[in-house]
Amino acid sequence: MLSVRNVHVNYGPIKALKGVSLDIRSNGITAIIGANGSGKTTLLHFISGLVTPEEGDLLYEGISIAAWPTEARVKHGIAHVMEGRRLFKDQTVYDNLLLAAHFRTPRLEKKTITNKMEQVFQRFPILESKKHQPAGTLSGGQQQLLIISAALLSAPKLLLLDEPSLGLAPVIIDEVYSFLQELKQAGMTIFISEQMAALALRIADYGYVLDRGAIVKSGDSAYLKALLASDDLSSIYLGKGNH
Ligand SMILES: Nc1ncnc2c1ncn2[C@@H]1O[C@H](COP(=O)(O)OP(=O)(O)OP(=O)(O)O)[C@@H](O)[C@H]1O
Repeated sequence: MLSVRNVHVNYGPIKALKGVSLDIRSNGITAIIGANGSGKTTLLHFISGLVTPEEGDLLYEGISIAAWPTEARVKHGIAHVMEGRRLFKDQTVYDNLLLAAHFRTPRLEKKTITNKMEQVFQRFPILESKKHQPAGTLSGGQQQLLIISAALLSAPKLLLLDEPSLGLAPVIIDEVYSFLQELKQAGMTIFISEQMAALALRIADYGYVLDRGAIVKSGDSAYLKALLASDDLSSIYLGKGNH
C-alpha cells in the first residue's frame, strides 16, 4: 500500500533518517521498532508530510505523494495518531470526536457522523458515560482509545500510530493493543511505532528495526521475535515490552 524509498531527513547537523526504505502491506500491521531517538517519529512525520526530506520518495498505492501537502494525504486516507495523545483537552469527549470527523471530511452528513459516534460509544461505553466531560479528565488509556477512535471516524485506509503504549499502565496497554488487533481482523492497514519491541511484535505481521536512522533488521514477526529472544537485538536497547 505504501512504500518509503531511500529517505534521508536531517535536522541541521543531525541525520535523523539515513536512507530508510520499507513497505507497508495492506490489511495487516507493520511495525517499526527502535530505541529512543532512533528516528521513528521522524519517519511517521515524513509519511504524513510533516517533515521535508533531503532525499527520498513515498509511494502510496503506486503513485508518488512525496510532494503532497499533509491535508491531501489525510484526505486520501492516511490518518496519523501522534505520540503524546494530542487531544483538545478542554473540549468534551463528544466534541473531540465531532471535531475529528469534520476536520478530516468536512462534508460528512450529520446522520453518518451520528452513526459513527454510536459505533464508538458501543465499543467503548466508558467514553459514552464520559461524553460530556472534558477529554483532559479521562485517564491516559481512555484518552488513547479516544484518539484512535477519533482517527477512525474518517474511515482511513492507513492508520499511523506513534508509540501508542507510551506512558500507559500495562493493563491499559493490553486494552489498546487488543483494540488494534480487532482493527487488524477487520482488515485495517496499520503502521505502528514502538520502543517496546515484544509488544509491537505481538500484533504485527511484519517489522523493521530502526537504529540511529537506519533499518538494521527486517522480517516477519516470528523471525524478529526469535532475534529478540536470542538477544541479537540487545545492542540497540529496545524495551522488551514483556510487561
Ligand atoms: N525538531 C528536531 N530538531 C532537532 N533534532 C531533532 C528534532 N526532532 C528529532 N530530532 C533528533 O532526531 C533524532 C530522531 O528523533 P525521533 O524523535 O525521530 O526518534 P524516535 O525514535 O521517535 O524517538 P522517541 O522514541 O524519543 O520519540 C534524534 O536524535 C532527535 O534528537
